[in-house]
Amino acid sequence: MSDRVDVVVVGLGPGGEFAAGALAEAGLDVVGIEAELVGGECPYWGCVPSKMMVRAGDVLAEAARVPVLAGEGKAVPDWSRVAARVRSEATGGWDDQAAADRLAAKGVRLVRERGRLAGPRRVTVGDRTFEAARGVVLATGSHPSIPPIPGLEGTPYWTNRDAIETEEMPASMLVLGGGAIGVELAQVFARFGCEVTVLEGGDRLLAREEPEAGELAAKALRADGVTVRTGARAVDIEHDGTTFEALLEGGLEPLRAERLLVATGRRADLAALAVDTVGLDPAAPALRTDGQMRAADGLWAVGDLTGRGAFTHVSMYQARIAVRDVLGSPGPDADYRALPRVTFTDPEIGAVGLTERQARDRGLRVRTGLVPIAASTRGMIHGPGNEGFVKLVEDADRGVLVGATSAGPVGGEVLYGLNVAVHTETPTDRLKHMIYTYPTFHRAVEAALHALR
Ligand SMILES: Cc1cc2nc3c(=O)[nH]c(=O)nc-3n(C[C@H](O)[C@H](O)[C@H](O)COP(=O)(O)OP(=O)(O)OC[C@H]3O[C@@H](n4cnc5c(N)ncnc54)[C@H](O)[C@@H]3O)c2cc1C
Ligand SMILES: NC(=O)c1ccc[n+]([C@@H]2O[C@H](COP(=O)([O-])OP(=O)(O)OC[C@H]3O[C@@H](n4cnc5c(N)ncnc54)[C@H](O)[C@@H]3O)[C@@H](O)[C@H]2O)c1
Repeated sequence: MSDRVDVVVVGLGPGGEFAAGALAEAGLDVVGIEAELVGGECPYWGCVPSKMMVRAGDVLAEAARVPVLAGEGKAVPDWSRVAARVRSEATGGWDDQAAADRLAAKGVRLVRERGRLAGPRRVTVGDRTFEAARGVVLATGSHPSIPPIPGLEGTPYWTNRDAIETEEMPASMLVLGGGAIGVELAQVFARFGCEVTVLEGGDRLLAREEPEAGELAAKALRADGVTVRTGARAVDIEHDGTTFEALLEGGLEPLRAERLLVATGRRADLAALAVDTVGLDPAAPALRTDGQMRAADGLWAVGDLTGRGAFTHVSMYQARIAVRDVLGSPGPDADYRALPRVTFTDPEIGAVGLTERQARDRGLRVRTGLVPIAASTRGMIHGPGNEGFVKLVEDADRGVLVGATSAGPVGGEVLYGLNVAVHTETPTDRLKHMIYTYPTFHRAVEAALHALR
């Protein structure tokens, strides 16, 4: 393999895999460097298997609604079915051969090693150095951020990887962190009979979202039997060989559980990439880029390590821009005004753009409209499981939506129209005079538009 190439892509998660494939298909000589599995966190320990687990938990919850809606019915949870599906259908036994072959078919030359920068347009892998005439794309993602709680290090705590790979449903689990990973997995595990406690240091779950979203998530988790403790921090963790014990701030009753899942955020490791060799700060929390995803001359960065939202869709969106820029075609800058995200709890919590607080903090004159799903015709028809709401955040001076939340059954799908509205800045007056299908969940958007105050 020649050490002089057009482009080196370091990290082949969703962003890197897309960028490497697209650049090779455009005719460039591309080397892709991957330390673990081609595809990254999302298909093996993230989005895909976790959503397969969520789907299984949702089916159980729906079965529990049968007696109210449709007669008799009883589902008996069996985790082995879920674990088998995660192993065979989601991850292929954590084997990336199919993904590697797909990349090779596009012309990418795969190097299975850990890479790091060695100056402008140079990447070192073991004792080899690649020189990239066009440049380097960094797409090395993020890894779990483990809090410095005394006693935690050295215990067999779980991260998302262990939770996704587990073949056994633990009897009890303590979840540190009430963000997206914490709430999604807490609900799934609880629905499969695990006694779950979520310990969130902040004053609510899903802190990045509207307060109403955090309240809804807490209510939903509690309805599934999860103990939710907000404003609670562990000050010491012990493990005696079988059980974890967490001592809490304020001398509260210690918590015990068979498993401890640490879900307290993720971080990028810029020092390991030797970004200092191109004049960038290795201690920075994220690699800042311009709108064309350029981090330095001949260096592009995409995905979690850019700190613009740890989501697969962000990584792939940025990768598309970087590919275009590497190929020298002009195009618009990355635009995060309408960044969508969905927390796949039941009910699903979709959101786009700014929360009300963020909009007010930017000095906007804000109007909001909030409508509960249960009060809508479709919510009434749906019956049990109809919790949720649509909340709109309007920049009142410009008469456009700058943010929205759609929580409820299929809240993530209802989000689509709101995503378009925020992205295109369609005037709320025009949105009000649109025809909304009856009786859908998204008709709550029309009601929320009329409720804007
Ligand atoms: C449990 C869980 C559930 C999630 N659910 C969702 C969801 O539903 N929707 C969503 O949008 N997002 C979800 N995410 C987030 C999503 O997985 C990430 O945002 C996405 O994977 C980031 O993609 P990326 O391209 O930045 O790289 P990553 O997927 O992080 O992959 C980076 C790759 O780079 C490799 N690498 C790192 N350093 C080096 C190096 N020095 N040399 C060579 N290779 C290296 C790694 O081995 C890895 O394969 C979830 C995450 C988790 C943990
Ligand atoms: N559905 C999705 O799209 C999805 C699902 C899972 C993960 N993700 C992505 O992965 C990222 C990481 O997820 P995450 O849930 O680990 O992080 P997060 O940043 O979303 O949430 C972490 C939570 O842990 C809390 N915390 C931090 N230290 C703590 C401590 N010592 N004790 C108690 N609580 C503590 C924080 O206050 C925060 O609420 C998310 O930000 C998201 O972008 C997305």
